[in-house]
Amino acid sequence: MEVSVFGSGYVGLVQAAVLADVGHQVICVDIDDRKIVQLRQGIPSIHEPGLAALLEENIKAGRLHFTTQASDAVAHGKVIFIAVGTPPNEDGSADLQHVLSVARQIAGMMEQDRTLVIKSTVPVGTADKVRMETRATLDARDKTHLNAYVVSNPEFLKEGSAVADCSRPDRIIIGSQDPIAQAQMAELYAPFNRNHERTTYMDNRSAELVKYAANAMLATRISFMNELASLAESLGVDIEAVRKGIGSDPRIGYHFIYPGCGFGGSCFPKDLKALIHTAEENGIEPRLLRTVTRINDDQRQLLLHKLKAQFPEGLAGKSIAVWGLAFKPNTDDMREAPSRYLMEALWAEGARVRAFDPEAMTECRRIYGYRNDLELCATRDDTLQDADALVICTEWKAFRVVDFDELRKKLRARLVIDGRNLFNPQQLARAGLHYIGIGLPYIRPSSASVPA
Ligand SMILES: NC(=O)C1=CN([C@@H]2O[C@H](COP(=O)(O)OP(=O)(O)OC[C@H]3O[C@@H](n4cnc5c(N)ncnc54)[C@H](O)[C@@H]3O)[C@@H](O)[C@H]2O)C=CC1
Ligand SMILES: O=C(O)[C@H]1O[C@H](OP(=O)(O)OP(=O)(O)OC[C@H]2O[C@@H](n3ccc(=O)[nH]c3=O)[C@H](O)[C@@H]2O)[C@H](O)[C@@H](O)[C@@H]1O
Repeated sequence: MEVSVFGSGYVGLVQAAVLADVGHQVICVDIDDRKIVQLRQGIPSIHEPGLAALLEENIKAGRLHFTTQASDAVAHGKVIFIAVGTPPNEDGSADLQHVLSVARQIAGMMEQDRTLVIKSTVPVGTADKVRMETRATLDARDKTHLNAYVVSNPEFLKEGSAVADCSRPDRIIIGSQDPIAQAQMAELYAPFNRNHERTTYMDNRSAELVKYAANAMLATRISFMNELASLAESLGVDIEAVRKGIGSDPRIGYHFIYPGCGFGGSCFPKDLKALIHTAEENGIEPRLLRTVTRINDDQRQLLLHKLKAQFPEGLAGKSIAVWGLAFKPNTDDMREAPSRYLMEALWAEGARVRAFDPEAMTECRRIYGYRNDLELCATRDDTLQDADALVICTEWKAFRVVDFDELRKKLRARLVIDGRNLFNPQQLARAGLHYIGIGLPYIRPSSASVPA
């Protein structure tokens, strides 16, 4: 099928590549010329495992094209995805200007019926707005005979496993009550439904709410565990044992119950804000959602508080090693990353940061530029040079195997603060390190391994 995708970010680019890979003819359009020039050469604009190979293969096979010309995309795609950003407005509501402007652009150019598929995360009622705006634009062009069908098809991929998630979706939500659009979507997604039917059809508004409900539920689980971690810590209980204990109940499951230094990324914080705004607008007091957000706001300050508690003299002049800058492993995305809250707070306290991340160094430089209190180190272990303490913000695999004796020798305060509970507290205590996790019992370092 001929498909076009507006927006070649995390969602649009991965969706375009995955659809091309199953045999569709895809044109991806973006307003960012630099991105398009790079993508035409098969160079991904983001770090996602498996994406480079998928781009190369499908560009070579002639199934995947990139352009800045919206008119080419509108002429090509019978089905046109809208996968542009929906960032928060000041009041927390989702900014729909990019979605609506793409919809108007399509209606302003189309010469045949088109199906507009909203992939972006948008509040309930957006499909109705898109339908009204496209109809008005078509009517103003005297194209009253043309139809712009509007489908709500939210995306559930996770960054860091976007290609895998998009290639093998656990569900496909189609919000549309139009039989023509439904049939097109069934044909488009048929290759993803070979083993069993993954598609659920519903109305647009329900599909729009499914997306926010899913993200809010996942965020709630994390805030619940973070609150419980604080309680466990004050009781001297190990939250990791509690996590395993509850996760084994299939009604609870192991996913999304990892306590940590707060959830980040471009979506959970933004989507919670938007859902809170929708609730308020409709006279519903979003008590739970507000609490989920408040717990997360506090959680993002926790690493700093734990660090300050260990240095009663203050953090001014201290050198802190930071492992992990991306908001989660396997991505270079630092939007709302816990590392940013930590580093900015450390700088405000007069501390210096020596940081390393396997993928997000360029992104970190882009955000913070060159500054005296930030050293981006070539390797994980270089960060430890002249450092007082180590703080871990992201659970990259490359951080899991560590020579604890080396850590003790290098870190002046022999202190490791772990925002992801990567290690066994007993092992670090035996190695003579002060190890402070999230909801883990503190075990005094064994005196045998601590130099006099
Ligand atoms: N990042 C993620 O993991 C997920 C994001 N989403 C949702 O998908 C949407 C897009 O998110 P991302 O891909 O992360 O955003 P992004 O910021 O990475 O990409 C958006 C792209 O749209 C382009 N764009 C803006 N206006 C345009 C226009 N008029 N024509 C063509 N291109 C245009 C931008 O240049 C940019 O490349 C958001 O609503 C987000 O909430 C949904 C699921 C997962
Ligand atoms: O709407 C979106 O954009 C996407 O948002 C999330 O995906 P993403 O933000 O890419 O990554 P997650 O794996 O969900 O992690 C989000 C944050 O939660 C944190 N997290 C996750 C899981 C957990 O148990 N504990 C925890 O603290 C992660 O460290 C990270 O900071 C959802 O998982 C996706 O289904 C959704 O499509």
